[in-house]
Amino acid sequence: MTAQAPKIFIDGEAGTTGLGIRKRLAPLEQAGRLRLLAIDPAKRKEPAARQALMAEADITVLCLPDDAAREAVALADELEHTSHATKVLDASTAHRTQPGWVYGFPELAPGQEKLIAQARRVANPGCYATGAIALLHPLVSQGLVKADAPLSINAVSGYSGGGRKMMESHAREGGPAFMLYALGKAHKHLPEISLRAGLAHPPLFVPSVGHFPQGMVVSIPLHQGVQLAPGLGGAEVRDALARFYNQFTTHGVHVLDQPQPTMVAEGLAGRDDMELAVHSVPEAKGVVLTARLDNLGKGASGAACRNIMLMAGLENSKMI
Ligand SMILES: NC(=O)C1=CN([C@@H]2O[C@H](COP(=O)(O)OP(=O)(O)OC[C@H]3O[C@@H](n4cnc5c(N)ncnc54)[C@H](OP(=O)(O)O)[C@@H]3O)[C@@H](O)[C@H]2O)C=CC1
Ligand SMILES: CC(=O)N[C@@H](CCC(=O)OP(=O)(O)O)C(=O)O
Repeated sequence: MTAQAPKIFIDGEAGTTGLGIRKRLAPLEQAGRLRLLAIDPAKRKEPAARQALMAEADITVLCLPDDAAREAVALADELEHTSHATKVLDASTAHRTQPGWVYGFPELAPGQEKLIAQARRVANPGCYATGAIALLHPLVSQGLVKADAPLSINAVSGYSGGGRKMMESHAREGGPAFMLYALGKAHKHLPEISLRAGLAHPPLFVPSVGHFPQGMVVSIPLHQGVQLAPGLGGAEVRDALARFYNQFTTHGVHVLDQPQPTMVAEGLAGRDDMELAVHSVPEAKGVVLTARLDNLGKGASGAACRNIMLMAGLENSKMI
């Protein structure tokens, strides 16, 4: 890393996630704390032009579809061990379970921030995975949920989750009010959720998209004696989550004391933090866990900016 303001190149800067990162970093650029390198729009898909900017950058941020992200990493890898080497933060799904990559979820464990700060290759978490892992990982690692328990995860996302194309189609044609998708398919988030939450088997995952731009709720039902040990109720589960996240001094995960029985999916739109809640259902001898976030905030660009700050060695500047 150079002594001057770190230089950041966002490959895919014109897309939904790239624009969100640029917007968040703009005040820091104005303050002279970092420099954003921009590509000639006419060359934004040309490998040579992209690699030339990577060679100038301290950190390259990939906001691309998976295949383009793999191609970009190959371009960055060619620069490794030269004076033009660049750190890489990838917002796509391509490297989230890949050995050699650090998982860019600072609240995964004490020490994760340091790993992110020191890494040359960091994978930014997926939006649904962020909610699911934030709920499950602390409970599995503390033994409240068994790693081999059968799990179902329901989730709804705003349509910006589908990137520029889905946003344009909702803006143009209206789009459905609510739609389940990827039914009967192995969704791309499953390997990431299983690995990072410490699950022995992939969960059943039921994603959906609603006719609202930004926001997300991930919900997971747990039954006593099935996923939860017999006798464990909402209070114990909530305390276990709170205990886990209290380990972190600066973090973007809040465990609610008294959650409301209703939850609007867009409630945290525009924010870069996440709310976790545990809803007791004694009549059914179970609990429902919920994670609420902005799919473009803590689920993408907000999380990416936190990782950029760590990777650039800049102090966390109230982005989360
Ligand atoms: N939207 C979300 O909620 C989240 C997205 N992500 C991830 O972030 C990544 C980007 O997603 P998102 O921003 O939503 O997608 P968008 O479709 O909005 O943006 C992708 C951008 O990449 C550009 N692009 C495509 N191929 C290339 C290439 N070969 N070289 C350079 N640029 C290219 C696209 O240009 P063009 O449109 O002209 O093809 C577009 O500007 C994805 O991998 C996604 O999984 C992560 C978390 C949440
Ligand atoms: C509504 C919608 O289509 N959502 C996308 C997920 C958003 C995304 O790009 O996935 P990551 O968060 O893993 O990057 C999907 O299910 O494929």
